[in-house]
Amino acid sequence: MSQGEALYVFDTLTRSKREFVPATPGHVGMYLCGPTVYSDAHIGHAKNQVAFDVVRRFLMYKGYRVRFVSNVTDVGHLVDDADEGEDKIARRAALERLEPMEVADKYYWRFFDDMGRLGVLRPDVTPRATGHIPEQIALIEELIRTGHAYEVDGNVYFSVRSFEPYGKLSGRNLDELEVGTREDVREEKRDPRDFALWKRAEHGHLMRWDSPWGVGFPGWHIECSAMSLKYLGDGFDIHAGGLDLQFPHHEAEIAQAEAAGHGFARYWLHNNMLTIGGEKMSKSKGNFLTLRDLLAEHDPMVVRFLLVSSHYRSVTEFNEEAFAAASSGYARLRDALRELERRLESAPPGRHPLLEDAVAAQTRAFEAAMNDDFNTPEAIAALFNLTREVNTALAGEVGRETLEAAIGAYRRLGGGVLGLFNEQEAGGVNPQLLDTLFELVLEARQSYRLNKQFDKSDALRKRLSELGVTLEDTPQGTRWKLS
Ligand SMILES: Nc1ncnc2c1ncn2[C@@H]1O[C@H](COP(=O)(O)OP(=O)(O)OP(=O)(O)O)[C@@H](O)[C@H]1O
Ligand SMILES: [Zn+2]
Repeated sequence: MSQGEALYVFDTLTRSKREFVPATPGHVGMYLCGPTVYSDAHIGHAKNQVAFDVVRRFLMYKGYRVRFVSNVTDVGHLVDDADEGEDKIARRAALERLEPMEVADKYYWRFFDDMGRLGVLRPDVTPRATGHIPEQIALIEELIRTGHAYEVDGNVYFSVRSFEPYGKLSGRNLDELEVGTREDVREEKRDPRDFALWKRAEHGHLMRWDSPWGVGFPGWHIECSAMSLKYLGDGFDIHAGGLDLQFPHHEAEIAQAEAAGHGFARYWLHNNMLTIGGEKMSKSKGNFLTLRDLLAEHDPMVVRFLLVSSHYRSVTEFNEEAFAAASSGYARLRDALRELERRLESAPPGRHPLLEDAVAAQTRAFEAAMNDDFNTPEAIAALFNLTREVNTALAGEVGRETLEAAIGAYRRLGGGVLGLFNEQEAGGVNPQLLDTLFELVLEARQSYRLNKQFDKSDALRKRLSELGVTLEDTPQGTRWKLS
């Protein structure tokens, strides 16, 4: 099957837009660094998840068979992101008086539930670090055997000096790299820039496994090299993650895999950050809003629309205005789609050439935007252009075939690719059910009016208006609208 027009992606490794050509025609292997599951996801995590969900969905739209692997870190991610400090999960376990694995499981499910409400597809494989200790040990052994790692007193370090390309992803030169580790560790490492592959478990450390170097636990970076290679094979196509992970995490992933003789990712995709007041939203900084809290009050599809309205490589500033703009922008598209679907119920057969031309032209514009490094703002602009044409056409009569073509475009592009219009999966109410329920309400109002019970019909209208629903009497009958 052909994948249509060429797709260009911005590859961080070469700092250029490159034509995307998968290693195996028709198939794509993609790995995304997933969450460390020690607390609820915030909207920054959602930007990351939605960005690569859209990438995955567009690849599927183009006809690729995609294997999407995204890990869950449940051990080894230490508080200061380097080789020091407590394990994030263990610290939380002590705080919540839970077993570390209870913490991991709790936030694991909550993470995927939250993302599911945003319409993010589940990974095909979700490997957990604690479930892949033997694979990580095997990779560390390969690195020791090939002279790229060394053990000191139960700790194993990667020797960055032994891997000449170290720094190629982040464009850092080894000599410029900051040397800022604690005294005792510095003495143990041959080079202060070396990073831990395996750490000795000190007394009281809850998460511990036997290894050739004694009882300990893996460093944070090694899981992603071991698990991506296991499920996607050497030289897999796409590695994705947040820009904040480029260094040291992704640099380390490349070093661990390539130094052991494995081909690693062929394209590197990084999303930029979601900010609040100009600063990266982050658990560590405490300036975050959990997705759970946000979704308790807002339509998940509006949140998703807000996230896809900016390019994945752009910063997304989260504030009231952005939210209000997303809310009205999304409503414009959704209302047009609803109206098309409503009209389809009673439309006569027939075509509307002008609208069909617009559907074709805006589909091409949408695809061209997405083929240019997943330019979602441009793709959404194409949907707005389509919506303008739809609204103009709907002022007159539009035949069934054309309505179906237009609905198909919204569903395939906005729905299938951008993941919008998915009220049901997103945890909202099925719009068809809502329509039927409203028919019942409107029938009740109609019968009040026929029986001259105007106080009751007025009270009903008032109650609806308090719920944000306005009624409109049109020549086709009474319609409802969410304000
Ligand atoms: N503000 C943000 N905007 C976009 N992506 C983000 C943001 N914060 C985290 N991410 C991405 O989410 C993914 C999972 O992050 P991870 O669980 O490692 O975060 P964390 O270190 O626990 O939290 P934080 O960075 O908030 O302190 C990573 O790919 C990361 O780049
Ligand atoms: Zn990773």
